[in-house]
Amino acid sequence: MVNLKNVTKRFGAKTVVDDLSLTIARGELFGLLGPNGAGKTTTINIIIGGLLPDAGAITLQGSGSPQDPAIKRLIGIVPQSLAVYESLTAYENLNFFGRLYGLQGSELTSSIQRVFELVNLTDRTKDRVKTYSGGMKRRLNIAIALLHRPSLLILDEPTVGVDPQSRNAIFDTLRNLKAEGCTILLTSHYLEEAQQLCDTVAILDEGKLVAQGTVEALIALHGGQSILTVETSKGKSRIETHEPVQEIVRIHAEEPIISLKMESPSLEKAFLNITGKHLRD
Ligand SMILES: Nc1ncnc2c1ncn2[C@@H]1O[C@H](COP(=O)(O)OP(=O)(O)OP(=O)(O)O)[C@@H](O)[C@H]1O
Repeated sequence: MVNLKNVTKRFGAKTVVDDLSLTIARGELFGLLGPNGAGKTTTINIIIGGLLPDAGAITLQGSGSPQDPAIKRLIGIVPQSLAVYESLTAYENLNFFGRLYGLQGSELTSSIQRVFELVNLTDRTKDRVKTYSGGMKRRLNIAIALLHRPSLLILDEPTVGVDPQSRNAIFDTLRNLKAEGCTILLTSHYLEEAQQLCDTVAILDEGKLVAQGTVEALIALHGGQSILTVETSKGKSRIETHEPVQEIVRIHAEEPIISLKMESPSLEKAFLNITGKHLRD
């Protein structure tokens, strides 16, 4: 669906995307991950044709160019900053943006109904957007991007500043869209969220691709061992193991366990092991 080959982008003397190659398969939920300033938004802007790379090539849908209007129509974009009219109701917002997409009549009405259901806002359609929480505004922004039924949805940091309830609603929306066959690309610096949601991830650091693969494979390769903190009558001990269940059974057979904490291998640990850095807000 999306193919980047040796893409480089510089701003002045600074190389912001550095020889980046990646492939996003049709129907995949793909996470482009990395700390602030890693080059995620710049990469998205290149994919949607808003920026031209200094080197390399991007193709969409086989051999399509991001500059081609027919290709652009396949893409829905949810930018990092909200683009909704606060003084209008949610319905009026969708009605306005739907017309911009060229929808009208029953097609527009059914699209509006469909996207309200997808983002789970059907009970608040008549409320002015200024009465919405930040998370609800973000969901409305997603609804707008879905009006024209894109086959590729791109979301830039969709859960930043979002309350947990809206975050879960956004996750449900993305899972439902994926089940319908939509390809989804999202950026995030929340590795825990990406671990829950994504099939495949690419990790960027200072514009360079430092790892790419399925979440399971990256965790298995780089996520480290499980860490057990076990308390028995003999005291507390910290154990690193690839076989936590067997280890717990073994300890318990020797000495009853009073308390137990287990830290599983994670994408966060994989990032730390690959880059030597913690990824924090
Ligand atoms: N138009 C521009 N001109 C100059 N520098 C830019 C421009 N756009 C981005 N940058 C710089 O490029 C680097 C990468 O920015 P980018 O927004 O792509 O990163 P990001 O990974 O999306 O970060 P964030 O999570 O903060 O949005 C940053 O150092 C940023 O300051």
